[in-house]
Amino acid sequence: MLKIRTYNNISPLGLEKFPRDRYEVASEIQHPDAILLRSFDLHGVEIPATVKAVGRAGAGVNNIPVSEYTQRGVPVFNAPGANANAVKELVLAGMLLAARKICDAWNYAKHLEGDDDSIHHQVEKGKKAFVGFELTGKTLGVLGLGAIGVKVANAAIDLGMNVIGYDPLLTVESAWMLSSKVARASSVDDLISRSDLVTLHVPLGEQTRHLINGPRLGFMKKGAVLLNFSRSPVVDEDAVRAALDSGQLQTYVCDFPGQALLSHAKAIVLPHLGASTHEAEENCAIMVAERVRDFLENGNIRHSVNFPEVVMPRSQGHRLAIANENVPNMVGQISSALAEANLNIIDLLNKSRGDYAYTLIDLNAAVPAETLERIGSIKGVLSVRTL
Ligand SMILES: NC(=O)C1=CN([C@@H]2O[C@H](COP(=O)(O)OP(=O)(O)OC[C@H]3O[C@@H](n4cnc5c(N)ncnc54)[C@H](O)[C@@H]3O)[C@@H](O)[C@H]2O)C=CC1
Ligand SMILES: O=C(O)C(=O)COP(=O)(O)O
Repeated sequence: MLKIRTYNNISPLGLEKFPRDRYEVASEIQHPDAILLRSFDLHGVEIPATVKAVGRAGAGVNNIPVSEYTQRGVPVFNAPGANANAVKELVLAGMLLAARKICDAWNYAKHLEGDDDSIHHQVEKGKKAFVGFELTGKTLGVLGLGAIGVKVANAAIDLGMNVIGYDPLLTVESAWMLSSKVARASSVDDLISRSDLVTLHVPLGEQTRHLINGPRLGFMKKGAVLLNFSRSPVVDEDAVRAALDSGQLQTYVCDFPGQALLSHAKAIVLPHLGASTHEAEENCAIMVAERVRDFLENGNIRHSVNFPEVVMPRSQGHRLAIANENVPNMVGQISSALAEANLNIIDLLNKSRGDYAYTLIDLNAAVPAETLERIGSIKGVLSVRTL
């Protein structure tokens, strides 16, 4: 039996991908083969040596100590793009909430008192406090043109907005999906200084922490709107608060509640709802469960954030899966160990990604325990499994 430990609520449609005659899936398993989670913070959590894979049913992996797991030869999988439409729709809602002052107006209407005639009178007088602006014709700056950023940019074009984007690491795949009407900004500063609304769609990492800071908020147009559906530390929240107080920013819309801005009158703070649609929860759970299962059963790696894409069709042979450091002579040493055990290689695939590599080898016979041990003890081998 293979064991999957879940953290967070994972859609049953994803969990169904693990047949119960071969898998045990639960939140209380002691020595799991794999972990499935959403936003649960795994930093500081000791995971047992039995864990061979971690699956994030979502996009961001900043809640997972990825480099620690990489050094143990444990791939971390995510579900690229599977919740992008859900986030896009909430970003569009966020732009409209800010542009039309909907939260304040709704709150005002909810607290009206008196009979209908009186309410009508109050509304016609009071509504001037909620005059907003239209999105059509305004400039939206999209920082980060990945799965979500591309969808937001294209949808904004459809709303008649001018859209500019910046992504120094834009992939060919994203470039193909992006509307040709989206203009290219030359830098973060260029983008934010030209935009009426700025929306952030970058992952949280050392390069993007406080990407939007005090000086940059100063470059923004006065009265601009900032939307953060990325992660809270991508902005310096104290600087955002100061920019709201001074009127430099009209509104800050974000998906991550925190003390600094939770109750600020000009902040619209949502409880991390970007991916909370039935569709996105199902898409993410199904995608990541399929990837984790394929890895556990066949050693194939797709959609990992720390190891290369390695997919080799199953032959009749006995499969060996090895994660190793990307240093010279790894495959040489592994094949020598196999040759000494008189094993014949039917098929082999080795790929690297940065400092790490992964190798699948199909052999004509089962690998003896001592050969496995020998391969496992080669300097630079991080993990080895027979499948
Ligand atoms: N609010 C929510 O519920 C959700 C939030 N997210 C957040 O959104 C982030 C992005 O998600 P996806 O678009 O699916 O990821 P993605 O990986 O498809 O796109 C991220 C893009 O950011 C770009 N990028 C990286 N560093 C950059 C920089 N310094 N400047 C500009 N661009 C940069 C990358 O090149 C990539 O194109 C996630 O990492 C997560 O933090 C994702 C899903 C749901
Ligand atoms: O996919 C992401 O990065 C998200 O932020 C969604 O988080 P969640 O799965 O809703 O806890």
